[in-house]
Amino acid sequence: MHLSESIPAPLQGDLPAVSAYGLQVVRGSHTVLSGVTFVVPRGCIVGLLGPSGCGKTTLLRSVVGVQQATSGHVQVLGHPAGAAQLSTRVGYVTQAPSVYADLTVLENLRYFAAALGMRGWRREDAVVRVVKEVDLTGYADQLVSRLSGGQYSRVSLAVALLNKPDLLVMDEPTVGLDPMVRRELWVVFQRLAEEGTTLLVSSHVMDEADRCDRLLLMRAGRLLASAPRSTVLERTGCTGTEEAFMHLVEAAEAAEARQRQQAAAQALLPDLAGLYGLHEQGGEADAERAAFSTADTRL
Ligand SMILES: Nc1ncnc2c1ncn2[C@@H]1O[C@H](COP(=O)(O)OP(=O)(O)OP(=O)(O)O)[C@@H](O)[C@H]1O
Repeated sequence: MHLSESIPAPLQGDLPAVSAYGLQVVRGSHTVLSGVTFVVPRGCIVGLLGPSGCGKTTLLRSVVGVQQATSGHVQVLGHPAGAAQLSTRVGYVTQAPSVYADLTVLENLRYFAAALGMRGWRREDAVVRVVKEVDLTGYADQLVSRLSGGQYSRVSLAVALLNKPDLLVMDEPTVGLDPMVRRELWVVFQRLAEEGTTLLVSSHVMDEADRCDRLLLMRAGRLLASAPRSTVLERTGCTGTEEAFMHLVEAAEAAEARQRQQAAAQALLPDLAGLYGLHEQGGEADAERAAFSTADTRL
């Protein structure tokens, strides 16, 4: 069972924030993503949820353009993922801390703003704006090493907001934070979405899905669902996202078991055909094999 809405043809001027088609990523000998297809409409919060190791980071890296796809493609705001035109339009908050603990909040922000090419009043305006956006005004002169986990996360978020990105991609931004702090961060995310930013947020905490407009539910490198949260609940007949996820996992496992059984049954046919000397190539042999198979079933 896979819940996926039909992908609408993008209207002129109404391009989705992200559209991925048939994305496959192989790292080493491991197929990390397979057949991943989805659309993220503009201005919504999309939760990418799934267990640890299912491929969330790899998917986000593909959207940001730092992970090369083996096949398929990802378009972001109308451009191929990673295109130069997107460098100021996509913000990425990685899982690993990306700010300097021995600098203050303001020093960090000024440093990253300068690295983005901002100078003078433009840089100061951006720094003041993002400090307000992440509710860190009272902590601007604090060393980052003295901040709490939630405040630390907000500094990383503030860096990603310096360019006023249209799309903000966040990799487990609330991991390791207590429920109260997580709730406060989600207030910031919701405010950003209300102001028009599209948010793609990964998490393995299912209750965070309740705060998202749309869900990408992932398991073992494949999407189980790509739809509005309400549709996921409605189509699975579940009342909560965790229950819906489990329902989809069970349906996927049942489908895989059926496929394995069919494949095992198919694999038997050539052996039986060999046994009866029915290995000739071509339509006649195939027809005979089919007849044999039918006869065998009747027995
Ligand atoms: N460089 C690599 N070479 C081979 N396999 C890799 C590489 N990097 C990651 N993987 C594998 O790809 C799979 C998906 O990793 P990924 O980090 O995308 O998962 P995740 O869902 O983000 O996990 P987590 O929630 O723990 O961060 C994992 O099984 C991981 O071991």
